[in-house]
Amino acid sequence: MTDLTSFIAGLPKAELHVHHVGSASPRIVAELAARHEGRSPVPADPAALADYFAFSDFAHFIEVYLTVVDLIRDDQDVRMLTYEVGRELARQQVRYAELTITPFSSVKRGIPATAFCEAIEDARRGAAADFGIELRWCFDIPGEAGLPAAEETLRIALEEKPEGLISFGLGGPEIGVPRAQFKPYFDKARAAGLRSVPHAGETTGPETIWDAIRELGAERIGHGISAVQDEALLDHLAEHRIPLEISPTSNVRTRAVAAIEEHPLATLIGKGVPVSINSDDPPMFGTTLEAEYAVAARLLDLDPTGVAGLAKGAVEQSFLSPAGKKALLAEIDAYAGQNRA
Ligand SMILES: O=c1[nH]cnc2c1ncn2[C@@H]1O[C@H](CO)[C@@H](O)[C@H]1O
Repeated sequence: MTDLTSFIAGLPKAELHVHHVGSASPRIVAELAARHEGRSPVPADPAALADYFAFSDFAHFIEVYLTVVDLIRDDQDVRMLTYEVGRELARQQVRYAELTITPFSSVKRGIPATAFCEAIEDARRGAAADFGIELRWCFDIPGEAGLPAAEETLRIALEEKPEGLISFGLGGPEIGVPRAQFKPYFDKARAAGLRSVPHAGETTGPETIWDAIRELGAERIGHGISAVQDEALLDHLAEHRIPLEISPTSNVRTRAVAAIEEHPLATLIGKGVPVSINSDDPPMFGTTLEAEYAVAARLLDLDPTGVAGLAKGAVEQSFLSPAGKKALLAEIDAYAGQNRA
C-alpha cells in the first residue's frame, strides 16, 4: 500500500481556488517586507509571520490580507510573486491552476494596469516554460471596495485582456456586501466570455449562494459551505452540477467553521454536490494543496482511488479545454494505476 501522503505528493492535480497574494510564501513576504524597512506591520521573520497569520475572525483575516497587498509596490514584485506561486504549485504536481488575482487592489496602490497585466503574463509564460504548469487568471472584485472596484476590475479585464484571463470573481467580506449589486458587471464580463465564479456562502447563509447563482450567473461557487443549511439549494447544486470550490483549512482558520471535524465537506459530497479541494491562501493558513488533500482524505475516509477521484473532479470542474481535461484525466488515471494500493 503506497503511503497516502506520498501518493498525494505525486498525484497530478488541478487547483481552482487559490489567491495570488494569499499564496505569497513566508520567504517572499519576508523579502517584500524587508524592502519596506519596518514601515509595514508585516513581520519579516517567518516565526513572527506565523503568529501574524492567526486570525480572530474573517474581518481580521481580510485586514491582515490587505497589509500583505500593501507590500506589493511595483510590477517587478508582481512578476516575482506570480512566478514563485507557479513554482510552488508545480512542486506539488499541480499541472493547471486558476489563480484568483485582484488587479484593483494593486492598481489602487500605484501599479499601472498595463504593467500589472504584463507582469502576470510574463510570469505565466515563465512558469509554463520552467515548471510545466499552466496558470490561468480569475480577476476578482474585492467586495469591501464596492462598485468602484467592480467598475475598475471590469475595465481592466476588458481593456487589458491578458491572455490567461478566463474568469471573473468576487472576493472579500460577504457580510454587508450583497451579491446582487454586482450583476451589471458580471453580465458584461460573461458577455465578453469570462466565466462567473464568485465567492458566496463562506461567512453568510445560503441566500448569498442563491444570489450568486441567480444574479451573477455563477458557474462555480467559491466556498459555498453554508449550502448545507438549505436542502433545496443542495438539490439545485447537485442537479445543475454547480461545483463548490472547497478549502477546508481556510474555513477553520478564518473561523467560518469552528473545527475541521465540523466541516460540511462529507455532507456536501453525500448530497451529490460536485466539489473540488483547494488551499485558498496556503501560507496564511499554514497549509498547502497537498495538505488539503490529506485533510479531505481523512474527513472522507478515502483510499488512494478516492483521492484520485477528488483530483479528477477538480479537472472536470475546471475551465480547461476538453483536450486539456482529457490529457490531465489520463495522466491521473495512469498515475493512480501505477500506484495502486
Ligand atoms: O477566503 C477568502 N474569501 C474572500 N476573499 C478572499 C479570501 N482569500 C483571499 N481573499 C481576497 O481578499 C481580498 C479582499 O480585498 C480580495 O483580493 C480577495 O481575493
